[in-house]
Amino acid sequence: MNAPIQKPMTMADTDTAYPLIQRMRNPFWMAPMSGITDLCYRQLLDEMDAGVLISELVSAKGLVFSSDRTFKMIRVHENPGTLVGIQLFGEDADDYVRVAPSVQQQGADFIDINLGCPVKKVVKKGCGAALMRDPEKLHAFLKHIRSNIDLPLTVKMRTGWSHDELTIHECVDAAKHAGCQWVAIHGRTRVQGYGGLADWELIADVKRKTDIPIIGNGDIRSADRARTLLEESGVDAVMIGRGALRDPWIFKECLGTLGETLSPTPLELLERFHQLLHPVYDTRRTVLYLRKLAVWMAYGYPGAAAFRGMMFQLPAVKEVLKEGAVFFRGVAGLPRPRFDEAEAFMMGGHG
Ligand SMILES: Cc1cc2nc3c(=O)[nH]c(=O)nc-3n(C[C@H](O)[C@H](O)[C@H](O)COP(=O)(O)O)c2cc1C
Repeated sequence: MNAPIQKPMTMADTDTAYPLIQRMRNPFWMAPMSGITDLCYRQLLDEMDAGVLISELVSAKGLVFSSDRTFKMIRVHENPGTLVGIQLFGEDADDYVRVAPSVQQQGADFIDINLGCPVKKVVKKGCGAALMRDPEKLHAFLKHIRSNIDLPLTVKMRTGWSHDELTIHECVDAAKHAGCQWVAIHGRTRVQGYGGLADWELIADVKRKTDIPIIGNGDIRSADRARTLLEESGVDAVMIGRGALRDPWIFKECLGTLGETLSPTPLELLERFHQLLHPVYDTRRTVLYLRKLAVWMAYGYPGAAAFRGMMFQLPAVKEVLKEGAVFFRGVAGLPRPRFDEAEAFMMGGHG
């Protein structure tokens, strides 16, 4: 890659070169999650003060072929309180260029490219984490997209293909010189999948060696850990995925705005989620998404396993809300469940 020789950047240069990050609401972001961070969940998390919101991964090819289902995935809710990005994946740079105007028309603030997906079906086509194996090719790929779209471009990647192929420094450089606005790093390799722990030392090292904004991600399960990692690693923001599913209050707690009791309550959150889902999905999907949220929020409370078993038998919204009310009223006085970062929970995903 022909990186231009540069003089060291001052703080003012950095602000001019990376204006998008200046517009984040706060540095505690929701991570993109397929099947989860859809239009409705993003709005819910917007109301829970997540710093930046990113869609689940969406196929650029699917958008080119105008699949109705894929198009629905790029909708943006009205009057978002912060930046909303649409995450795309695909091996053909021209597909991104073709679909960028549609993404922009929906009201997205940026396009994020998934360079972290470890799933076989995705990497086999040369997308996701496979793009990290050749930083020069990655640079050309990103540069082509960057030069041909109007929306700001960001990327989310892993630390490399494997421990023997830790290409993160080169890939961050490629993203920087291609004109990306930030790089989010899930601190694991593709080969690692979701095993072991995210390497925050490496994320901190990347941050020290570059001036492009770096977002750290991996294994954050508590507000304390989020704040500590933000400070100690020096990253510009942290991204929380699985931890926020069981604890949607984590963003407010990170910001110091959560009081002694959970506000909104789990039941209020469930009801609000229903309000958001109802106009968007059919009953089957609405019930599915509601049950998932109920079960995540119940995790760690006594009786959660039985509640989960029961929830997945319930066919109707009314019953899900009614049983949710019974469960969450029953545990309302109990201490909030806490989780540690090594605990296995949802050990698979697209990034
Ligand atoms: C169910 C699931 C779906 C995911 N889908 C995506 C996705 O669509 N795009 C992406 O970049 N990362 C995806 N990821 C990865 C997360 O964004 C995040 O990088 C990873 O879960 C590590 O962060 P965490 O420990 O805070 O969950 C997914 C993860 C899970 C568990």
